Amino acid sequence: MVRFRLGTRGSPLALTQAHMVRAALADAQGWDPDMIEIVPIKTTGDRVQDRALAEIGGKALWTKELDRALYDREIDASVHSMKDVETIRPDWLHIAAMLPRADVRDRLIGAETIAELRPGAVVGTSSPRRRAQLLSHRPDLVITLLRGNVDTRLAAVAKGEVDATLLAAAGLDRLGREAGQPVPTDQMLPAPAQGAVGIETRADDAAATMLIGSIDHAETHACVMAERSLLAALAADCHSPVAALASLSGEMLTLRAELLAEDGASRVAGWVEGALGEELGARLAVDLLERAAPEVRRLFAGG
Ligand SMILES: NCc1[nH]cc(CCC(=O)O)c1CC(=O)O
Repeated sequence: MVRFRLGTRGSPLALTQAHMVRAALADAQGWDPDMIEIVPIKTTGDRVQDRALAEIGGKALWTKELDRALYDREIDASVHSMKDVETIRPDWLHIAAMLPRADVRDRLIGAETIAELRPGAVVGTSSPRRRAQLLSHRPDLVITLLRGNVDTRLAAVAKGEVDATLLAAAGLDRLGREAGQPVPTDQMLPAPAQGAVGIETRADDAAATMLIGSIDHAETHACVMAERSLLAALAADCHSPVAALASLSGEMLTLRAELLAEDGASRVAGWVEGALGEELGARLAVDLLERAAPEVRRLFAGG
């Protein structure tokens, strides 16, 4: 008998993450995993592969169809890569839990290090953050659009369509792909929420919210919410070259972030520290925007 329906995108990574949520929930509740049904739902983001996400409508393309299914009670919760979830979510939705975070770093496929890429190497990515960070280290690199799921992008390097690409270690690890070399976070600070899987419920569904709450990893949740609060304060969207990473030590949160110009020529970085529950994102946003060059500032806060 099905007791709970988990909605997910249908990509291999999304399905793997949904299975992780199912296993965690079954374990926490002492249920047979068969009591939890995984419901794959195709999103616009999965259908459109030939254009940059930023160009066709942004992160909502990953969630719109799942949100509708949740609203219409076809599913009881939806599983997301938190990195792909818009900063401003409708009030009727609630982020009920996050799984323990995976490796937050990006991995470079096609060379050992960024410094070792050949002069003028072609790097495929559709992420404005990765593009700007790569160009800030190596202005000679040629960045081309590369979308598609993890295996499509690995294949593009293997076939020589591009010299290199960057992929989140989290996705590679969850899919069991050992490709690539991790790039240290002091060289490439990850995207806000990278490596975190979140589960949303309807805010008015107390039963589902409590069930899902039983698998929440509080440290991941606090760090990702701090990173998302920075995005909110910056009014950043998926066009914005922004990186952020929070860490928790006892009750103290540290939030690091960097903003870049689209061509990576200008960059501003900073960090703040404070107690859990403090408005760290807002504080760091003010500091970064104050120090940012005009070409960076105009990309944020409606600038
Ligand atoms: N934007 C696509 C996306 N969304 C989440 C992940 C990987 C898993 C994660 O970061 O949680 C990826 C692929 C990538 O960036 O390599």
